[in-house]
Amino acid sequence: MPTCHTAAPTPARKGLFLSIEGIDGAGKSSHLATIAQALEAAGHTVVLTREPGGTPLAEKIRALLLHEGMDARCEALLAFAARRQHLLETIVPALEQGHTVVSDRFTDATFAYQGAGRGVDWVALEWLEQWVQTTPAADSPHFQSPDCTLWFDLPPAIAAERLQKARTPDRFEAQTLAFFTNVAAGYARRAQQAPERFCRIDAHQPIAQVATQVRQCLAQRGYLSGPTTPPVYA
Ligand SMILES: Nc1ncnc2c1ncn2[C@@H]1O[C@H](COP(=O)(O)OP(=O)(O)OP(=O)(O)O)[C@@H](O)[C@H]1O
Ligand SMILES: Cc1cn([C@H]2C[C@H](O)[C@@H](COP(=O)(O)O)O2)c(=O)[nH]c1=O
Repeated sequence: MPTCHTAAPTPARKGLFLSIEGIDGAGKSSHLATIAQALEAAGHTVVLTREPGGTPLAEKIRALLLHEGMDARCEALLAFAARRQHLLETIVPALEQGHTVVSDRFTDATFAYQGAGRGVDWVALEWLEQWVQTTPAADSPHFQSPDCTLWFDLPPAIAAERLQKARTPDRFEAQTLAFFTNVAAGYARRAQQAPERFCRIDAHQPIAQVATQVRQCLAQRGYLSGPTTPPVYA
């Protein structure tokens, strides 16, 4: 069974925002299409996106992050720069139209990889999170954050084994087991800080059982009963 709370009240916006997280090789990408299909079958209009990336500019930043050597704070700043553009250009407009946004990674990845992995100051990241994710709105600025995060939790040694069989590693995938142990601890810390947002998937299971947990999590949150609509007052 996944460890998942029931849905928390969502802020005043029309769409639903989901993020998918986990260390490299945890199995996120293998489930993206089925997540989108399950939501669409329940009536959601799904916008599938990813981080770093999701806009032409943010995709250019992604290429830098994945392939150019750089300082750890530079990595964190680039991740947030890409995120700002992604939010303004892709995520917020989609949410305002009532779409369901599913992002393969979001800010938890910056805390896990740059914070816990590279040692960038956690409090500095929290400040950046607030600054970057606050977007203008007609009434008052909105803090944009996922309503729910599906966290694929897998022991780093197993993830490394899976990746070894799968592909040529990028700059992050090529990191040591010790690095990924820290990244995994970073995800656990974020989950502990926001237990109502996180849904932990035990990714150390055969793929079909992982898919079942994902479905259970979406159902438990009420997302498979259709898109949530704002209440209408007479
Ligand atoms: N439950 C599973 N059991 C065994 N192998 C799996 C499982 N899920 C995924 N895999 C395999 O592990 C490899 C990594 O999976 P996948 O690409 O989905 O991970 P990922 O979390 O998206 O990685 P990355 O973040 O690096 O893109 C793939 O070869 C995939 O087929
Ligand atoms: C958002 C974000 C990502 N990363 C890292 C994590 C992964 O190693 C890559 C993205 O590759 P994927 O195959 O699409 O998972 O980028 C990061 O270090 N910091 C971030 O904020």
